[in-house]
Amino acid sequence: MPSERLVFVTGNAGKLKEVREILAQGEPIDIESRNLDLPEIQGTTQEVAIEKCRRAAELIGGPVITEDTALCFKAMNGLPGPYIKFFLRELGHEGLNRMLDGFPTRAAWALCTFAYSPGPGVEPILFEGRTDGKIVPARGPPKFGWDPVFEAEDTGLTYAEMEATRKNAISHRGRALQKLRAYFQTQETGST
Ligand SMILES: O=c1nc[nH]c2c1ncn2[C@H]1C[C@H](O)[C@@H](COP(=O)(O)OP(=O)(O)OP(=O)(O)O)O1
Ligand SMILES: [Mg+2]
Repeated sequence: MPSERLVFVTGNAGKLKEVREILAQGEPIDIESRNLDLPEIQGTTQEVAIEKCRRAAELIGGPVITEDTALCFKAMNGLPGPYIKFFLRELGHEGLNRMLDGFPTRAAWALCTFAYSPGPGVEPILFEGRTDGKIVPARGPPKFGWDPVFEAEDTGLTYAEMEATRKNAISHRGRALQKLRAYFQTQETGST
Protein backbone atom coordinates (compact mmCIF):
# COMPACT_ATOMS: atom_id res chain seq x y z
CA MET A 1 0.00 0.00 0.00
CA PRO A 2 1.21 3.53 -0.70
CA SER A 3 1.85 5.54 2.46
CA GLU A 4 -0.42 8.37 1.31
CA ARG A 5 -4.15 7.70 1.02
CA LEU A 6 -5.04 5.84 -2.16
CA VAL A 7 -7.73 7.60 -4.19
CA PHE A 8 -10.02 5.74 -6.59
CA VAL A 9 -11.13 8.19 -9.26
CA THR A 10 -14.38 7.24 -10.99
CA GLY A 11 -17.62 8.83 -12.06
CA ASN A 12 -19.46 5.52 -11.67
CA ALA A 13 -21.25 4.72 -8.38
CA GLY A 14 -21.80 1.04 -9.31
CA LYS A 15 -18.06 0.48 -9.77
CA LEU A 16 -17.26 2.23 -6.52
CA LYS A 17 -19.73 0.04 -4.61
CA GLU A 18 -18.21 -3.17 -5.98
CA VAL A 19 -14.62 -2.02 -5.52
CA ARG A 20 -15.32 -1.18 -1.86
CA GLU A 21 -17.00 -4.58 -1.33
CA ILE A 22 -14.17 -6.49 -2.96
CA LEU A 23 -11.37 -4.60 -1.22
CA ALA A 24 -13.05 -5.02 2.17
CA GLN A 25 -12.61 -8.80 1.90
CA GLY A 26 -9.48 -10.28 3.44
CA GLU A 27 -6.94 -7.73 4.56
CA PRO A 28 -8.87 -4.50 3.95
CA ILE A 29 -7.42 -2.01 1.49
CA ASP A 30 -8.64 1.43 2.37
CA ILE A 31 -9.55 3.79 -0.44
CA GLU A 32 -10.94 7.25 -0.75
CA SER A 33 -13.01 8.09 -3.78
CA ARG A 34 -13.26 11.10 -6.03
CA ASN A 35 -16.22 11.46 -8.34
CA LEU A 36 -14.68 12.77 -11.55
CA ASP A 37 -15.55 11.77 -15.08
CA LEU A 38 -12.06 11.65 -16.56
CA PRO A 39 -11.59 12.19 -20.28
CA GLU A 40 -11.02 8.93 -22.16
CA ILE A 41 -8.91 8.70 -25.28
CA GLN A 42 -9.52 6.30 -28.15
CA GLY A 43 -7.29 3.25 -28.37
CA THR A 44 -6.79 -0.21 -26.96
CA THR A 45 -8.17 -0.97 -23.48
CA GLN A 46 -4.60 -0.66 -22.15
CA GLU A 47 -3.97 2.71 -23.78
CA VAL A 48 -7.31 4.05 -22.53
CA ALA A 49 -6.59 2.80 -18.98
CA ILE A 50 -3.05 4.21 -18.85
CA GLU A 51 -4.05 7.66 -20.07
CA LYS A 52 -7.02 7.83 -17.69
CA CYS A 53 -4.75 7.03 -14.74
CA ARG A 54 -2.10 9.58 -15.79
CA ARG A 55 -4.76 12.29 -15.83
CA ALA A 56 -6.10 11.18 -12.46
CA ALA A 57 -2.61 11.26 -10.87
CA GLU A 58 -2.08 14.79 -12.17
CA LEU A 59 -5.45 15.97 -10.88
CA ILE A 60 -5.12 14.34 -7.46
CA GLY A 61 -1.40 14.88 -7.01
CA GLY A 62 -0.85 11.58 -5.22
CA PRO A 63 -1.45 7.83 -5.44
CA VAL A 64 -4.47 6.90 -7.53
CA ILE A 65 -6.27 3.98 -9.05
CA THR A 66 -8.60 4.19 -12.01
CA GLU A 67 -10.51 1.48 -13.80
CA ASP A 68 -11.76 1.02 -17.30
CA THR A 69 -14.32 -1.60 -18.22
CA ALA A 70 -14.77 -3.06 -21.68
CA LEU A 71 -17.44 -5.43 -22.99
CA CYS A 72 -16.10 -7.30 -25.97
CA PHE A 73 -18.10 -9.23 -28.57
CA LYS A 74 -16.28 -12.19 -30.12
CA ALA A 75 -18.18 -11.78 -33.39
CA MET A 76 -16.83 -8.23 -33.62
CA ASN A 77 -13.21 -9.00 -32.74
CA GLY A 78 -13.59 -7.41 -29.34
CA LEU A 79 -15.71 -4.35 -30.16
CA PRO A 80 -17.46 -2.40 -28.63
CA GLY A 81 -14.70 -2.97 -26.02
CA PRO A 82 -13.84 0.27 -24.20
CA TYR A 83 -16.61 2.07 -26.09
CA ILE A 84 -19.39 -0.03 -24.53
CA LYS A 85 -20.55 2.92 -22.43
CA PHE A 86 -21.71 4.77 -25.54
CA PHE A 87 -23.24 1.70 -27.18
CA LEU A 88 -25.17 0.94 -23.99
CA ARG A 89 -26.35 4.52 -23.68
CA GLU A 90 -27.53 4.78 -27.30
CA LEU A 91 -28.82 1.24 -27.90
CA GLY A 92 -29.86 -0.09 -24.51
CA HIS A 93 -30.00 -3.77 -23.56
CA GLU A 94 -32.19 -4.71 -26.51
CA GLY A 95 -29.99 -2.93 -28.99
CA LEU A 96 -26.87 -4.68 -27.68
CA ASN A 97 -28.66 -7.97 -28.32
CA ARG A 98 -29.76 -6.90 -31.79
CA MET A 99 -26.20 -5.95 -32.70
CA LEU A 100 -25.37 -9.66 -32.71
CA ASP A 101 -28.38 -10.84 -34.75
CA GLY A 102 -27.08 -12.48 -37.89
CA PHE A 103 -23.68 -13.24 -36.37
CA PRO A 104 -22.67 -16.86 -35.71
CA THR A 105 -21.79 -16.33 -32.05
CA ARG A 106 -23.06 -14.27 -29.10
CA ALA A 107 -19.93 -15.02 -27.08
CA ALA A 108 -18.52 -12.08 -25.19
CA TRP A 109 -16.06 -11.25 -22.46
CA ALA A 110 -15.97 -8.56 -19.83
CA LEU A 111 -12.57 -7.00 -19.31
CA CYS A 112 -11.60 -4.82 -16.41
CA THR A 113 -8.37 -2.86 -16.43
CA PHE A 114 -7.26 -1.24 -13.19
CA ALA A 115 -4.41 1.22 -13.38
CA TYR A 116 -2.33 2.31 -10.41
CA SER A 117 0.01 5.25 -10.30
CA PRO A 118 1.89 6.32 -7.15
CA GLY A 119 1.77 9.93 -8.30
CA PRO A 120 2.01 12.42 -11.17
CA GLY A 121 4.61 11.60 -13.79
CA VAL A 122 4.98 7.95 -12.70
CA GLU A 123 3.94 5.44 -15.35
CA PRO A 124 0.76 3.56 -14.34
CA ILE A 125 0.84 -0.21 -13.80
CA LEU A 126 -2.09 -2.26 -15.14
CA PHE A 127 -4.04 -5.16 -13.63
CA GLU A 128 -6.45 -6.95 -15.95
CA GLY A 129 -9.32 -9.28 -15.14
CA ARG A 130 -11.47 -11.13 -17.63
CA THR A 131 -14.70 -13.09 -17.42
CA ASP A 132 -16.11 -14.95 -20.40
CA GLY A 133 -19.79 -15.27 -21.17
CA LYS A 134 -22.42 -14.40 -23.73
CA ILE A 135 -24.91 -11.67 -24.57
CA VAL A 136 -28.51 -12.64 -23.74
CA PRO A 137 -31.91 -10.90 -23.56
CA ALA A 138 -32.06 -8.92 -20.31
CA ARG A 139 -32.70 -10.93 -17.11
CA GLY A 140 -32.53 -9.65 -13.55
CA PRO A 141 -32.87 -6.18 -12.03
CA PRO A 142 -31.41 -3.43 -14.24
CA LYS A 143 -29.33 -1.86 -11.48
CA PHE A 144 -25.90 -1.62 -13.05
CA GLY A 145 -24.98 -1.02 -16.70
CA TRP A 146 -25.07 -4.08 -18.93
CA ASP A 147 -25.31 -6.59 -16.01
CA PRO A 148 -28.73 -7.96 -17.18
CA VAL A 149 -27.46 -8.90 -20.66
CA PHE A 150 -24.16 -10.57 -19.70
CA GLU A 151 -24.48 -14.25 -18.78
CA ALA A 152 -21.27 -15.47 -17.20
CA GLU A 153 -19.89 -18.80 -18.46
CA ASP A 154 -20.76 -21.94 -16.47
CA THR A 155 -23.26 -20.12 -14.23
CA GLY A 156 -26.43 -19.91 -16.32
CA LEU A 157 -26.97 -16.54 -14.65
CA THR A 158 -26.61 -12.99 -15.79
CA TYR A 159 -24.56 -10.72 -13.54
CA ALA A 160 -27.83 -8.98 -12.64
CA GLU A 161 -29.32 -12.26 -11.38
CA MET A 162 -26.41 -12.89 -9.01
CA GLU A 163 -26.00 -11.85 -5.40
CA ALA A 164 -23.28 -9.22 -5.08
CA THR A 165 -20.84 -11.66 -3.44
CA ARG A 166 -21.32 -14.19 -6.22
CA LYS A 167 -20.71 -11.62 -8.95
CA ASN A 168 -17.67 -10.22 -7.15
CA ALA A 169 -16.17 -13.69 -6.79
CA ILE A 170 -16.12 -14.36 -10.53
CA SER A 171 -16.33 -10.93 -12.12
CA HIS A 172 -13.84 -9.18 -14.38
CA ARG A 173 -13.53 -6.57 -11.60
CA GLY A 174 -12.98 -9.12 -8.82
CA ARG A 175 -10.27 -10.87 -10.85
CA ALA A 176 -8.45 -7.63 -11.66
CA LEU A 177 -8.56 -6.57 -8.00
CA GLN A 178 -7.05 -9.90 -6.91
CA LYS A 179 -4.00 -8.99 -8.99
CA LEU A 180 -3.89 -5.46 -7.61
CA ARG A 181 -4.07 -6.84 -4.08
CA ALA A 182 -1.26 -9.32 -4.78
CA TYR A 183 0.87 -6.48 -6.14
CA PHE A 184 0.40 -4.36 -3.01
CA GLN A 185 1.23 -7.38 -0.86
CA THR A 186 4.55 -7.95 -2.64
CA GLN A 187 5.32 -4.24 -2.26
CA GLU A 188 4.72 -4.49 1.49
CA THR A 189 7.00 -7.48 1.97
CA GLY A 190 9.59 -5.92 -0.32
CA SER A 191 9.87 -9.13 -2.30
CA THR A 192 9.54 -7.67 -5.80
O1 LIG B 1 -19.54 -4.69 -13.86
C1 LIG B 1 -20.25 -4.06 -14.65
N1 LIG B 1 -21.50 -4.47 -14.99
C2 LIG B 1 -22.28 -3.80 -15.83
N2 LIG B 1 -21.94 -2.63 -16.41
C3 LIG B 1 -20.70 -2.15 -16.12
C4 LIG B 1 -19.82 -2.83 -15.25
N3 LIG B 1 -18.68 -2.11 -15.15
C5 LIG B 1 -18.83 -1.04 -15.91
N4 LIG B 1 -20.04 -1.06 -16.52
C6 LIG B 1 -20.55 -0.09 -17.51
C7 LIG B 1 -20.44 1.35 -17.08
C8 LIG B 1 -20.16 2.06 -18.37
O2 LIG B 1 -21.36 2.22 -19.11
C9 LIG B 1 -19.28 1.07 -19.12
C10 LIG B 1 -17.80 1.19 -18.80
O3 LIG B 1 -17.31 2.45 -19.13
P1 LIG B 1 -16.18 3.11 -18.20
O4 LIG B 1 -15.62 4.29 -18.89
O5 LIG B 1 -15.24 2.07 -17.73
O6 LIG B 1 -17.02 3.56 -16.93
P2 LIG B 1 -17.63 4.96 -16.47
O7 LIG B 1 -17.32 6.03 -17.49
O8 LIG B 1 -19.04 4.76 -16.11
O9 LIG B 1 -16.83 5.29 -15.14
P3 LIG B 1 -15.33 5.87 -14.99
O10 LIG B 1 -15.48 7.28 -14.50
O11 LIG B 1 -14.66 4.98 -13.97
O12 LIG B 1 -14.68 5.80 -16.33
O13 LIG B 1 -19.72 -0.21 -18.67
MG1 LIG C 1 -15.51 6.33 -18.21
